[in-house]
Amino acid sequence: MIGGPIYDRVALIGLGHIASSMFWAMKRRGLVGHVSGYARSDETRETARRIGLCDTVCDSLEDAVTGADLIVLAVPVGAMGPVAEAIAPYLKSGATVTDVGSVKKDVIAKVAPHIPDNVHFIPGHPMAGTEHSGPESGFATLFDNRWCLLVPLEGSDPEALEQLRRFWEGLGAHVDEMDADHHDLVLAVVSHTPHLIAYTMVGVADDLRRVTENEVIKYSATGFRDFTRIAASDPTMWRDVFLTNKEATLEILGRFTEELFALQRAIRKGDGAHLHDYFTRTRAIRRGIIEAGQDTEAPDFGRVKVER
Ligand SMILES: NC(=O)c1ccc[n+]([C@@H]2O[C@H](COP(=O)([O-])OP(=O)(O)OC[C@H]3O[C@@H](n4cnc5c(N)ncnc54)[C@H](O)[C@@H]3O)[C@@H](O)[C@H]2O)c1
Ligand SMILES: O=C(O)C(=O)C[C@]1(C(=O)O)C=C[C@@H](O)C=C1
Repeated sequence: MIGGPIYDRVALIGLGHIASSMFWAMKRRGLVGHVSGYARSDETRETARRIGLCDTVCDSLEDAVTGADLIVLAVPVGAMGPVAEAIAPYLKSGATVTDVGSVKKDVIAKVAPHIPDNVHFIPGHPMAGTEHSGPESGFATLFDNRWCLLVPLEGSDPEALEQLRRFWEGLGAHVDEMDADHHDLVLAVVSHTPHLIAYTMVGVADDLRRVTENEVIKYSATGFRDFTRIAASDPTMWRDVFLTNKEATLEILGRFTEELFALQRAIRKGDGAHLHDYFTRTRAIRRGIIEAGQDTEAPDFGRVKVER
């Protein structure tokens, strides 16, 4: 790494999908010096040692965070507060604590009170992941060309913020800043409510399995397959997301239900114009995303422009 590592010592707390992806991405670019890791269960720590995840796998939070310049909380949102409380006595003066939680307001409320005055706390959220979880599910390219949102608090140290920004850019991400309220509302629209809808749709299909026999499995290599992928996501992570981003998710779910009822009424009344107008509007949104170059993985990427 030209100019030396961005942080000398990094501690990863929780060795699951995001932490393991961060580790491999850090190592790919020689971004940091030493990486220590802590996981709650013996099984996860054993797996981490077996696959070479982290330079040192520690059996205690104290060992993992002592001397670390950057501490990354990569546990489910509901566990962030207790973990912050447990590591607080061992944090080095001048260190930065960050997190990768999918919800920001609740994490800030639960973590910030435990962070000593001589330690920086800069919340974050990489907008990348898959339906997989655990230490063996991570991969180095997860953050490439994806967004990472940083949520600095009032009075956050500009140098610590800049260092964290360079770290995420080194992991392959584009970095934006946002305040916590806005973050949680945006995420309720683009991630949390869609997950709930996918969980519901797969649940409905499962309830009807006696009617459909095994056709759900047999014919799901279509749009429904994407719902089943999302609905396979980690139950603990998503339980915590909905319990902690309650307000924004309920707001978006309310709007979603109103739209759904309007479409339901249009179907019942045979109002084809309503359906056609609605679907035309949503198709334009999808095309806008592709034209703006925001979804380079889309199978039809680049084709929309040619068609016109
Ligand atoms: N998976 C995604 O798509 C994704 C994307 C962006 C952000 N996130 C966020 O990242 C965080 C981690 O998610 P993940 O996908 O890596 O989950 P994961 O299930 O793969 O890993 C979480 C790890 O935290 C550990 N853990 C759970 N409770 C703990 C506790 N009380 N103390 C210590 N360790 C504990 C688990 O054992 C596991 O090793 C979550 O806050 C999630 O909201 C996830
Ligand atoms: O692609 C997926 O499987 C994801 O669910 C990733 C996803 C998302 O909704 O986009 C999930 C939760 C996060 O906090 C960020 C990213």
